[in-house]
Amino acid sequence: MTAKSDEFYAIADQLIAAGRFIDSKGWVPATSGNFSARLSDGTIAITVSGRHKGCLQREDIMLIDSSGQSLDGKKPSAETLLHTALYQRFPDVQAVLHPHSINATLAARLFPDQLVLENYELLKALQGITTHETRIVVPVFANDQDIARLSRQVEAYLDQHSGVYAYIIASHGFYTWGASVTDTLRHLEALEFLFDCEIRLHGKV
Ligand SMILES: CSC[C@@H](O)[C@@H](O)C(=O)COP(=O)(O)O
Ligand SMILES: [Zn+2]
Repeated sequence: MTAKSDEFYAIADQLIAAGRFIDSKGWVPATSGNFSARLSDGTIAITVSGRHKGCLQREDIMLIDSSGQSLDGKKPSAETLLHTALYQRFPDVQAVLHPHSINATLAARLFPDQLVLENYELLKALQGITTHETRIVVPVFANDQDIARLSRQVEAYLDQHSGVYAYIIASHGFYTWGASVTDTLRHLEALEFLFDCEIRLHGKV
């Protein structure tokens, strides 16, 4: 067992607040979604599996090592591997958020391979983007209950592409990441808005 540090509780409180906000938007219904943040020693604070992400308490945030093994006896998110893969790949990534919003869930019905976002002012909410005259691609992967296999697909894509801020899992949700919980929450909110724009533009709603 690893004792929880002040840093752990500070990060846990950020994830709890993020969950309250994300749930207020209806983006994590019925215990869906998972959140994590990396601590300075390389361990990761992550949501315990099966908890409602809108009413998280400190005991609903647990500690894992960089490979996803529980350090406190609790059961981490069923999708832990998708988080640890991002931390292993990107040294600057400090937080990963996964909502199940309606727009992300439906997006792949309209855009089965990828969603292209360009010429939107709100793209500037994404780290490093300074003009609306930008084009980013959000890849779409088929949903899969085998998270290791899904993670390998994501890995193969990220091996070949840079400037990726998020990916969608068809009929499931999306993953986004960033340099802090605050940055990642900004990415999440901006992407959700942009998915909504694209669905309204190209869909029948
Ligand atoms: C309640 S269905 C959603 C789950 O299957 C899963 O996709 C999810 O996002 C939450 O799983 P969890 O194990 O709580 O992190
Ligand atoms: Zn999920």
